Amino acid sequence: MERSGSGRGGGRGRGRGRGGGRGRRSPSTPPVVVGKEQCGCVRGSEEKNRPQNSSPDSHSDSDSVGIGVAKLKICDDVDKPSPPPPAAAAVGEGVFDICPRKQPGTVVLKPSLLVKNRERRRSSNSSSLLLRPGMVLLRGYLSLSDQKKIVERCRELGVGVGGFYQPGYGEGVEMHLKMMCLGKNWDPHTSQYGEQRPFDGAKPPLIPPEFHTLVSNALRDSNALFPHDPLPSISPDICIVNFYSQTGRLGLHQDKDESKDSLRRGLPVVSFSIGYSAQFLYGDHRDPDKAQKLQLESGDVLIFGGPSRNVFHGVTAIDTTTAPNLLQHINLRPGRLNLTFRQY
Ligand SMILES: O=C(O)CCC(=O)C(=O)O
Ligand SMILES: [Fe+2]
Repeated sequence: MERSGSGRGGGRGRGRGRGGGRGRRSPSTPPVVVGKEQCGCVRGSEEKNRPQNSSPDSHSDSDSVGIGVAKLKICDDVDKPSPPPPAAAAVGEGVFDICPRKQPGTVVLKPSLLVKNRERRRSSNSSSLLLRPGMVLLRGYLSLSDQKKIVERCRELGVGVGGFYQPGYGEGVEMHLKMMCLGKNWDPHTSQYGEQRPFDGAKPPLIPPEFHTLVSNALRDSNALFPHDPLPSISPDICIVNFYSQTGRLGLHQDKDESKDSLRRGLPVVSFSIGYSAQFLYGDHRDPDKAQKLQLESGDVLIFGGPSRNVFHGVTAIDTTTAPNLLQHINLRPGRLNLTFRQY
């Protein structure tokens, strides 16, 4: 059990793991850039988008649907009607729909030229960076169509058995995000993996085959870009899907609840970002003041393995000014979807 340690469990919810400080870029470890944008990954040290008045542990997300608080939302997909989510409701849990029904009379504004250009830039796979040995950012790697498919799949799985719920560490301390596990279940109370969720006995859905393909392609392409720092490939049996609302965040932590063998071999974690951008911190210490800062945007794939497998990382804030146009088409609620793939 790692609740007071530096693993995912200990760092994610408790005050001392909170990633809220100022990120600093160490001048001695400049990232290697491949592509057009030479300095696109680190956005300076100011934290203009972090809600300054937010107290880390004082509230949970306003649109939370707590366990046992059944609040049914049915997705209204733009192209085709989605089936209602009866399965999770049937076992008496709350349902968190990442694509809730649009309110009648909702006007969808046409994206401005600025937004269109930003998305075109992102989807043109413009730059990739070796942030540090073993840590690669594939900027804009996921196409808009892939992002849309991922959201739709997560929506579908998220409203069913084993879908999204409000995780907590016990004693009323909630994480500032909604979570769903695919493959194995990660239990924030014990920081351990298992086959079922202890609180409702649900078995997590399987990782969809198309997600496996995206992960192996990303690792292959990353190794092709940075052949001097190759990372081992993985057969992911865990995918933790987080949904951050606009006030969501995640304290600095290490992902170290996977098997000793997986950690020893430095098997990489592969992370997909979709939706609003996130202020992401990473570094060798749990201290946010010593961490480096990165803006993770919709379509980005971040990989950390090998010598960076134990890197501390976390999300200090969601940048609410960065809603991609994509969200309007698939009706993703305001916020950010993150998927991290691991091999136990
Ligand atoms: O949201 C992110 O980018 C990071 C998520 C993460 O670190 C985790 O789920 O362990
Ligand atoms: Fe993590």
